[in-house]
Amino acid sequence: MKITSITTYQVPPRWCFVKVETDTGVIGWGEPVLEGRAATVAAAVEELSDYLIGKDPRLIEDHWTVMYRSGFYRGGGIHMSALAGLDQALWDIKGKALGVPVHELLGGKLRDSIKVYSWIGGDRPGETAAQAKAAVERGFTAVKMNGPEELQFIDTRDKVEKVVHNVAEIREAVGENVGIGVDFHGRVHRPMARVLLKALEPYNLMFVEEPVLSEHVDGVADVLRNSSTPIALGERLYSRWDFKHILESGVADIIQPDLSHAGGITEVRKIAAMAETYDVALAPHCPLGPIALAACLAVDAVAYNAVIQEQSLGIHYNKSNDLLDYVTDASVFDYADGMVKIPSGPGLGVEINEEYVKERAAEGHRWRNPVWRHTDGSFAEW
Ligand SMILES: O=C(O)[C@@H](O)[C@H](O)[C@H](O)CO
Ligand SMILES: [Mg+2]
Repeated sequence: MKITSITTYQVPPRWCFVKVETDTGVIGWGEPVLEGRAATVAAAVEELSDYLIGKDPRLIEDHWTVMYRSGFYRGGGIHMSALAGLDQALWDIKGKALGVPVHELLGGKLRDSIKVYSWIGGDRPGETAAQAKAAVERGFTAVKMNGPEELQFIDTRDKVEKVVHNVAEIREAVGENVGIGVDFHGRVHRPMARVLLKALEPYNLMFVEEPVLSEHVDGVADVLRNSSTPIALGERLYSRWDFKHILESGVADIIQPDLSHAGGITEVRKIAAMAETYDVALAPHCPLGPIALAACLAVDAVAYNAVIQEQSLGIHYNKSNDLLDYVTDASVFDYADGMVKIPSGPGLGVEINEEYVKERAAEGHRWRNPVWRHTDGSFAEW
């Protein structure tokens, strides 16, 4: 079996798919993307293709190792996202060629389904309590929202009160048993992270995400460890080596590697195993498309510590396209009672609607992160 061609498709809303073809007719799909850098990742996929074309797609561990190590310069979001998408496609090919789901190849599933959460409120909190209620009515048992808007190193109490008020309203609307995740989105610096974590403690959050940027967690390690609120982070970490320090530091209760940013199934499975040895849970990050979600579910299926799955149904940036638009059979993601079933089809289990992918790729996208500013005119983290 040989890889004959590798093609990328940049599709709305802000995604990139890769199709890997073989001489046997078996095709694999992956999702190599870093939001806002889709074209750059596609270029990295093209560079890596020079090595992969002509190779046997089934030798995934060897290809991963060569693609990771042979470049001399390694790691980082662009390289690891390109590698991630290709890795997903290779697993998809192997599963399809053998007629079994990827989780079967990873040792067999240890769960049938996993809890999912719904995004509420978009990036700027508004009527989030009503949205939380609506999500619960649709069957979700957990929701996630963005926390504070732009927040300076030292900021005023009204900003804190606004977040607390918002969370209090949501808790009131959904009751004690619905999980509420609050994503600080790297917008918060050390002094205000302390203040906010303390102020939010009474609301028994499911987790606070990226309380500060991962590179700064050392500065608040004592606060994070002493807060009763679980701490989730990792969407901007790209490899085992990036996660190593976080796990050793003991600040994370839940890690959130992204199957499309952190080297794919091969790497995230290993990251999950590292986390298990620290008694740290896994909640793969996935505001992305159907292939990325399927890759997440393949790892969730076999990772004992997987606790909840992000998914992009209803996510606000996806106005121009939806998770299910690109698959031929939308029932592949079987949602019920706030859970999604682990897909059982061969490979990643999703059938991609290639004609539709081509149609939308012809249109493409130029999705970029918004640029926010503080009232003094300086840049504010989005
Ligand atoms: O947890 C999430 O899904 C968000 O932090 C997104 O990853 C971020 O807005 C970049 O797309
Ligand atoms: Mg996040």
